[in-house]
Amino acid sequence: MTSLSMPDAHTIPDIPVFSGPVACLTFEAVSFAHQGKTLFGPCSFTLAGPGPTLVMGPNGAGKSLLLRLAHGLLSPTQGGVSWSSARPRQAMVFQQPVLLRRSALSNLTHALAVNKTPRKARKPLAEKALARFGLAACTDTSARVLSGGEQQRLALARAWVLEPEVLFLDEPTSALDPAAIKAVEAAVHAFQRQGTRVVMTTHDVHQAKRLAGDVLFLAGGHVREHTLADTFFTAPASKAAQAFLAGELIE
Ligand SMILES: Nc1ncnc2c1ncn2[C@@H]1O[C@H](COP(=O)(O)OP(=O)(O)OP(=O)(O)O)[C@@H](O)[C@H]1O
Repeated sequence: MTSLSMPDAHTIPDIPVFSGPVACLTFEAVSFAHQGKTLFGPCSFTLAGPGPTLVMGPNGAGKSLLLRLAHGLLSPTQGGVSWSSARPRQAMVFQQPVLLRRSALSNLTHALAVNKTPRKARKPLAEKALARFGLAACTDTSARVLSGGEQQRLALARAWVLEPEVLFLDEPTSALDPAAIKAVEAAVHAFQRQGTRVVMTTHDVHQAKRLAGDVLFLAGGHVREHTLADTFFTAPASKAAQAFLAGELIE
């Protein structure tokens, strides 16, 4: 499958810069335990800035748990997750995209049908999203035979048509080559630009530097610091983050 290029979000003229409020997320003393063992928290923080928020930390730090708790896939054992407005529209994209055994177009029209979008509007919206994500040539191709990078773009296009107010991305680029990573990062910028709150995990410090507005740094199931990206990368406050950024092996 040929690799298709995606227009850089910064050069797409029809995405207006969003200036309204972005959905604000609060964790209030949230903890999550499984079989009597606390795996996450207790943690309290608020995501109120423009983001994107990059969630970083070593393996097993609790990054995916944080995303799943925020998205409502897991319920806190204690504490509460709340939003500034009534529960906002949310989407989540995983490291391995979960796609239907259908054409690329049908993956999007199905999502729109579930979303109760009027039937007539579904195909035009889906085609527009496929074009935006550089997948127009794959419209009728089965999602299962697309390359890894194309599948990830399809997952992002599916999120895009649902116009989420919040988008969670769990290591969306860890299995992709540089061109595909660039396309995903352009998509992150595009979501950000249209006012979506983006919360994303990554192991890639360089990627976090390219994307982050703020950083949530986790270690051992706890949020060790939450700071603006510039501060985090130049003067991390916690010893754990200092060691992590220095490339030391921490748990
Ligand atoms: N459903 C579960 N049942 C039991 N333990 C779990 C479950 N989900 C996560 N864990 C444990 O919780 C801890 C945090 O997991 P999590 O997947 O959030 O880490 P992570 O920071 O995303 O790690 P990685 O960078 O390796 O993806 C790990 O020790 C993991 O084994």
